[in-house]
Order: sequence, then structure tokens, then C-alpha cells
Amino acid sequence: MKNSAVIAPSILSANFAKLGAEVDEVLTAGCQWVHFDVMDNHYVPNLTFGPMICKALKDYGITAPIDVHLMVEPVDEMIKSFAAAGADYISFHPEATKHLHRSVHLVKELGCKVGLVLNPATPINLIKDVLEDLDIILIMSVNPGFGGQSFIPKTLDKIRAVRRLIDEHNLDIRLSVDGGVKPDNIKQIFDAGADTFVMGSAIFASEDRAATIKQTLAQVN
Ligand SMILES: O=C(CO)[C@H](O)[C@H](O)COP(=O)(O)O
Ligand SMILES: [Fe+2]
Repeated sequence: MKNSAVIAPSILSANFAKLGAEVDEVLTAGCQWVHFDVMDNHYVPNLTFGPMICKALKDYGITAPIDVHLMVEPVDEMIKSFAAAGADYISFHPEATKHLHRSVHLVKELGCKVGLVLNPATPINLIKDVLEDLDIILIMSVNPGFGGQSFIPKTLDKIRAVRRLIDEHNLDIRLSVDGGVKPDNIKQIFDAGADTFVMGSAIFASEDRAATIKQTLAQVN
């Protein structure tokens, strides 16, 4: 069964020089989470920000859940650092750890909710053995590493398949979609079974962010 819809703005597309204010703005306009893209120039060919910025957002007073998307390899040290920095959800790519069960349980032992991320060409089979341990599954609808890419339509099949898997096992797992989500395709993604929507450029590059967020929320509620 689907959870209530959540919009998680990806700060990858925010203006880092005024990050706190940018995050306040999109939360006030109705977004519920903050999506935090961590890239290491190793697992993906790009470099972003680390746990210090996560802690800075918490210290600034952000109380919305922080949804950390680790695009790093290996994962365990960053899991520890982000748990200490106040992350609420920590998701990582299953192929970025040698010991998937151990890394999944590390997140849980540190008191965070845990997610696994499937790239467009990563088979769902890879997460089946730990399915019941998960709080969220993040389906990448672009190849990871950059904001502002176009949604890959074929990933709608994977969203439908993961929704079936969650429902068949009667599990309470959020199904999130990340990459190229926009007001003009979100309804399709929602209908395919997603309940959590990461949006970076569509929100932060919008000339009227509040209107874009309102228009987006109206389609998933
Ligand atoms: O994980 C990501 C990239 O690897 C980002 O979360 C994602 O691309 C969001 O940005 P946009 O909505 O602009 O596609
Ligand atoms: Fe992401």
C-alpha cells in the first residue's frame, strides 16, 4: 500500500551560498523532506558535499527529515558520519558495498531509516534478500551523478515492478523516484506506484518555486 505523497527537493540544484534560506523556502511552500545528494568522484564522476553540511542544516533549524542519498563507495564510514550528523534516512547503492546485509543493518543500528537505490540498469534481484529490512527503495530514473538530466521512460516498468514486490509482501516501504521528475511527468510516476518524489532542477530552477510546488503537490494528493 502506498504511503502519503512526499516531495523531497534535491539541494543539488540549490544556491549553496544561501542554502539555509533556499531550504526554508521550499519547505514553507509545502515540500516535506530534504534530499541530500552525496557524490564522491569515485562511485560517480562528480563531487558534492558531506556530513558537515548536513549538520549545518540541522543546526540552522531544519526539522524536516533529511533524506541522504549516498553515491559513494565504500559506504560504511559515510553511513556512520551521516548518522552522527543528524540524517533521518540513509540510502546507498547495493553494488557500492561488499557486505550488503552488514551495511543495511549498520544504518538501522545507528537509529536511521535505511534505503537501497536501484540505478536504471540495476536488477531488482540485488535487493531481494534484504527487502524486509528496508524503509525506502529509491529508483533512479537517470544515471546517478548529475542533476538536470531527462527522465528515462523505461524506468516506469521498474517502478511498477517494485510496487508489486512491496505490495505482494505486504511491506511498509516507501517507493521513491529520483531523476528528471517534473510537474509534467509526476502523475505518470505516481500512477506507476511511487509515493516519494525527488525533485531538484524542476523546483530550484523554477522562476516561481511556490507555484511549481503547488502544481506538483496537486497531482499526487
Ligand atoms: O541523485 C541525483 C543525481 O544523481 C539527484 O537527486 C537527481 O538528479 C535530482 O535532480 P533532478 O531533479 O534535477 O534530476
Ligand atoms: Fe539523489
